[in-house]
Amino acid sequence: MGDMEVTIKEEARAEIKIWNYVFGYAKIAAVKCAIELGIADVIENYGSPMPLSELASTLRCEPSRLHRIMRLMVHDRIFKQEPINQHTVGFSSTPLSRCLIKGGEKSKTAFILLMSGPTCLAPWHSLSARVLETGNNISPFEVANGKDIWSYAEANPDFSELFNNAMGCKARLTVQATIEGCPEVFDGVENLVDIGGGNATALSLLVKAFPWIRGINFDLPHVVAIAPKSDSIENVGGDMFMSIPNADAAFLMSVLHDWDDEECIKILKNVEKPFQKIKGRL
Ligand SMILES: C[S@@+](CC[C@H](N)C(=O)[O-])C[C@H]1O[C@@H](n2cnc3c(N)ncnc32)[C@H](O)[C@@H]1O
Repeated sequence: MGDMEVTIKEEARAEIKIWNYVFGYAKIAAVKCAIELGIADVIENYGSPMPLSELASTLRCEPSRLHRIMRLMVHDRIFKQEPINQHTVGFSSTPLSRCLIKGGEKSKTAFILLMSGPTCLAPWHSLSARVLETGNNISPFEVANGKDIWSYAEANPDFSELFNNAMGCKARLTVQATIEGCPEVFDGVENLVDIGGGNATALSLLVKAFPWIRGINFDLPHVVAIAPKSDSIENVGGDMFMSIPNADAAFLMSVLHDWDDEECIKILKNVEKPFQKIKGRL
């Protein structure tokens, strides 16, 4: 291939890519719309390819508008289009659309709604200002929303619930992999504290897989106040920078990345304190 041909191909690729940037938000907007309308739930429950007319009447949507959204999602392989008869096609589920079913095993709806909602999107709008700034350590979230994320969650219960559910989506995936990949780390552990355990999704899976464990779900008071209650898990509210409940082992998932090095050292020293007495495992 000559230099000229390479340049033409690169320019064509650049042209395609730039339009993806221009309209990149449309895909996430369609997915958000699908979650809010419950499109994946309705199609999954229908059990066979669902015609547009039925989908529109079940969702009480204007069919031509719904059709435009569905076309985008079929193009993105979120839903499949399959023949029902010679004249009609219908929409079917895929593994991807099952991630958009509310409350499903593989559901990622809470995470998508969290990240595509105005509170989490706002900081991204001032990314360039953040890059230009020097000497200001206030997080972009706080600049955009007026409070750090944990205080914001405390003051906004709906955001807090969505955040905890979003973390649950991720925890279901990663904790299952931990249970399957390294069950031996839980041998002999009678009580386990999950530091920053949110709504206790991780602990619920762990105590189910290793029923000899008693769990302590430790998080900020407003978080544990609404965490589900269970016989094998105690919810304890507190501040990990002050002290952490005693246990033979501590579980810390997706927590340290939120803090700078000095703060992480403080948390880990607080984890270490009760362990010095009982030779624990982190
Ligand atoms: C990113 S989430 C991770 C949740 C959970 N570990 C998971 O991976 O799904 C961080 C958690 O740390 C909690 N957290 C923040 N500051 C805390 C503090 N000072 N003491 C205890 N928990 C705190 C938050 O409320 C939140 O539930």
